[in-house]
Amino acid sequence: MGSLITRTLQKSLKRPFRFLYWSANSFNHKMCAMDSESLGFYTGRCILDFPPKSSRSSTWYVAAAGFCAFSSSLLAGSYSTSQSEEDSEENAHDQQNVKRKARVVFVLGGPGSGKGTQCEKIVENFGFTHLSAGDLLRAEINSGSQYGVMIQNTIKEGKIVPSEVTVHLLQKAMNGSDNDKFLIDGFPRNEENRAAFEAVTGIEPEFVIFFDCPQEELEKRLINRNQGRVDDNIDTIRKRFKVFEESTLPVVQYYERKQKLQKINGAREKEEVFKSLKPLFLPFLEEELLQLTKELLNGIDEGDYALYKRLCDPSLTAFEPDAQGHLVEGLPFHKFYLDMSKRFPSPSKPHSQVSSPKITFIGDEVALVTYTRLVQSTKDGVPCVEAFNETRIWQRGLDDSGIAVWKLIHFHKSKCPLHRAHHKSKGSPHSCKE
Ligand SMILES: Nc1ncnc2c1ncn2[C@@H]1O[C@H](COP(=O)(O)OP(=O)(O)OP(=O)(O)O)[C@@H](O)[C@H]1O
Ligand SMILES: Nc1ccn([C@H]2C[C@H](O)[C@@H](COP(=O)(O)O)O2)c(=O)n1
Repeated sequence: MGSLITRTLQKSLKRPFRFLYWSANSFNHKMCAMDSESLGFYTGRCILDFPPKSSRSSTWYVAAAGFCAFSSSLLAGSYSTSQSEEDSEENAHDQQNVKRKARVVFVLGGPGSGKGTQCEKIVENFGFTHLSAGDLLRAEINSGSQYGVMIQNTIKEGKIVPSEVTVHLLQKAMNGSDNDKFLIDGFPRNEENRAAFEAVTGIEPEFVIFFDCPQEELEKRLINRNQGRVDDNIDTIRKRFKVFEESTLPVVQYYERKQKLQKINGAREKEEVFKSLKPLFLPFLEEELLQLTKELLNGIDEGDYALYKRLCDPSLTAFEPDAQGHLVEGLPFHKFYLDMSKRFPSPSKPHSQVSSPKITFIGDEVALVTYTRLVQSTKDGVPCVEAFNETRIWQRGLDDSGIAVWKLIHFHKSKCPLHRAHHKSKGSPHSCKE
C-alpha cells in the first residue's frame, strides 16, 4: 500500500517536488514533501489516520494526493494553468525518465556478509557500476558536508541515516554515470529507504540479491576486517545486527513476496559464492554481446571502418563468401569493402537485421553469437533482401587502459539458400543476386 500511495502522490505531484511521503509513528502522522535537489524539507501535520482504518481508505489517499500536489505547487509557486505548459512539463518529465531508465540490482545481507566483496567481482565481469550506500555516506562525511556530523554519529550508533540523504547521494551518483546498470549495495536498509528510492527515481530493481550468513560468521569477519571503520567494533557490530533484523529483513521479505529475491548462501568461500551469482548476470552479458554485434553490422552497412577497427581484433580471422573458401586473416581484406562502400555508395544504403540470435559462452571470456543476417537494400528501384548465416566469436580482454572490452576474433559467414516459392510471388522483395 505504501508504494501505491507514493506512486499516486508522485503522479499527482509531477514536479517540482520529487519526493513526498508519509512519515508515521505512534506519536504523530506527518505529511512530508521534499525537493531532492536542495534537500529542502517541508512537513505538515496530517489529519488522516495512517494506515487508514476505514474501507474508504483509497478515497483518503486520492484526496491526500490531490492536496499534496496542490499545496506543493503553491509552495513552489509554479501551479500549472495552461494545457501547453502542462504538455511541455510532461515532456521534460519524460526526458528525465529516459535518464532514469537505469537498471538496478539491490545487494542486501547482514553486515560483513560479503556484499562489497562480491560487488567487486560482478563489476569486473558484468559491466555494472557499483554504488555502495555506505561508501557514499562515508565520502559525504569526508567531504565536510553539512550532514557529515549527523551521518558520522548515525553510523557510529549502527543506525540508519535518513533516506532523503542517502537517496539524494545515490541519485546524484547515478546521474553522474554514463552506465545504465547499477549494483546498489547496502540499500534499501529499511522500508523508508525502499519507498523513498522508488518515489524519487521511479525505478524498481531488476532483482535483489540477499547474502544469507549466520551471525557468528559475520561477527568473525567484521572483527578481522581491519579497514579502520568506526563501526567495526563489537558494540556497533551488535547494534548493526539488531538494526538489520528489525529494519532490513522486512525489506528482504518484501522482495521475496514480490518474487524478486535471489537468496544466496554467503557462508561459503568467496569464489563459491560468486559462482552462484554468475547465472543471474548472464542475461545482461548476452544483451551486451547482441548489442555489440548489431553495432558492428550497422557499422558495416555505413562503411564505417573506424568503428570496425575498434570492435575487431587486428588478427581477426574469417570465412566469408567474398573470400571464395579461403580463410582471411587481419583487417585489410575487410577494409577494402568498407572503403569501397564509402567511396561508391549504393543508391540505397543496405540495412542489416539480426534474426534468431543465439549466444553461447565458452568459459568466462569467450562468446559465440550465431544468427541469420537479413540485408535489405534496393536494386534498380526494386527492394531486395539477402540472407546470411553468421557465427561471430567475441573474446574479452583488457584494453590499453586496463578496461575489459569484447573484441571480435573470428567470424564465419555463409549465404542462405534462396527460397524459390517466396521470391516468385509477385511484388514481394526478392534476392539481390536473383
Ligand atoms: N565468503 C567469504 N568468506 C570469508 N570472508 C569473506 C567472505 N566474503 C567477504 N569476506 C571478508 O569479510 C569482510 C567483510 O566483507 P565485505 O566488506 O565484503 O562485507 P559487506 O557485506 O560489504 O560488509 P558491510 O555491510 O559491513 O559493508 C571482509 O574482510 C572480506 O574480505
Ligand atoms: N542505506 C544505508 C546504508 C548504510 N547506512 C549507514 C549505516 C551503516 O551501518 C553504515 C555502513 O554501511 P555499509 O558499508 O555496511 O553498507 O552506513 C545507512 O544509514 N543507510
